[in-house]
Amino acid sequence: MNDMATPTLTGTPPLELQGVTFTHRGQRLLGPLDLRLTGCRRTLVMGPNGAGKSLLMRLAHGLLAPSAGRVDWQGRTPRQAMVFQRPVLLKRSALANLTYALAVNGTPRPERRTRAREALERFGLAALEKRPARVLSGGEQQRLALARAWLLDPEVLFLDEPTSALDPAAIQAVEDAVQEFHRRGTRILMSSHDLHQARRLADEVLFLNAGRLIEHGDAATFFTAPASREARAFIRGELVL
Ligand SMILES: Nc1ncnc2c1ncn2[C@@H]1O[C@H](COP(=O)(O)OP(=O)(O)OP(=O)(O)O)[C@@H](O)[C@H]1O
Repeated sequence: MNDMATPTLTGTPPLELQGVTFTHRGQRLLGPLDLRLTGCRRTLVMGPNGAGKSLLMRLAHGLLAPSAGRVDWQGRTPRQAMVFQRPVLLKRSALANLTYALAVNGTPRPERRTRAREALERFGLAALEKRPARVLSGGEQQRLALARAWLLDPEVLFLDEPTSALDPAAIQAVEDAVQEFHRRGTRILMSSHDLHQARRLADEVLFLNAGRLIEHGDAATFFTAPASREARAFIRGELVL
């Protein structure tokens, strides 16, 4: 399942959610939820459509504010990046998308092109550097989003269903990239519908259903002996109601 040892030493601060809920127009969509993530593990967020996976990721990353409860990085807020199902790219060339991200994060101008080109090379995009980012294929756009995240050297990387619109070769490229981030010591929090993908990547699983965190545990245990009826049904591929 996981052929790579998980690095255990990390300076990345723990992420703690305490009593987090997200309510919209009087309807509670998520929580209350308590959660603590440490180390630089690969945590897969799983659950059926509408379970609250995206909400959880957005709350943890700070894109949404909880309606109640606290999202707390204990110690300091780490460098973070997020990769979405549909990459958000500027109407510029692939290279310019990366040099822009470096400019925003304060990289001195003389270094930007060199570093951006290294990242394009790493993600197999070197030949496409002049191409407008928005005409790249879905898989290429996702690799560009990953290259941009790579340049920001995140301590925590959020990926929200990054492969759900991709073909198998592009999925493989994204999974390889996730593993590279992991080897670099980045904590990964990634949502996915795909059980096979979760088996390939996960150290631990968060299983959500109807806005509730039903299970949080080691991937091996989750896949072989899930504790809840909902997770058992999900793993068997049944409809979870
Ligand atoms: N910003 C928002 N405002 C209001 N409702 C929202 C918001 N974001 C999500 N929702 C609703 O909250 C519920 C959970 O949504 P979420 O996108 O987190 O589910 P998900 O588990 O990621 O689902 P999927 O697998 O379909 O992507 C859904 O019913 C959705 O319509």
